[in-house]
Amino acid sequence: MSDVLKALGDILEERKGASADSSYVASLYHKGLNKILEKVGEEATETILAAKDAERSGENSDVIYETADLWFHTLVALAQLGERPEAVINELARRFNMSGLEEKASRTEK
Ligand SMILES: N=c1c2ncn([C@@H]3O[C@H](COP(=O)(O)OP(=O)(O)OP(=O)(O)O)[C@@H](O)[C@H]3O)c2ncn1[C@@H]1O[C@H](COP(=O)(O)O)[C@@H](O)[C@H]1O
Repeated sequence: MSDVLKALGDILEERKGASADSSYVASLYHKGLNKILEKVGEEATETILAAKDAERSGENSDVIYETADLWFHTLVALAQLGERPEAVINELARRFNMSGLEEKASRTEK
């Protein structure tokens, strides 16, 4: 899973040198952080609406699609601030390790 995020992080870095009309990510960088954060807000709203629809219909494909859009735009925002996806993975790993669950899981495996 994190291989995909790492590869995406590399592409997000590469796009920093690209012209605005050459790619969607490059166009967002050129528009600036406020525009990127506006997209994060839009995608968060779309994710919430899709989750409520999923609850009603029992069909989750749209909420998964919208969540991917949300994650993607948060990663573009972090890239604009000079951070890579690995920073978030590392923070989640730190919390997981702190909870002691990792230790319990490895004891169960033995
Ligand atoms: N994962 C994504 C990704 N997810 C969503 N999107 C784009 O995010 C936008 C979602 O916004 P909306 O639904 O509001 O659609 P929109 O109307 O086109 O957007 P606006 O005009 O309102 O800004 C769409 O244009 C999607 O294509 C993405 N664009 C790119 N990527 C990844 O980023 C990489 C680099 O992309 P480029 O910079 O386009 O080469 C790609 O290889 C992909 O891996």
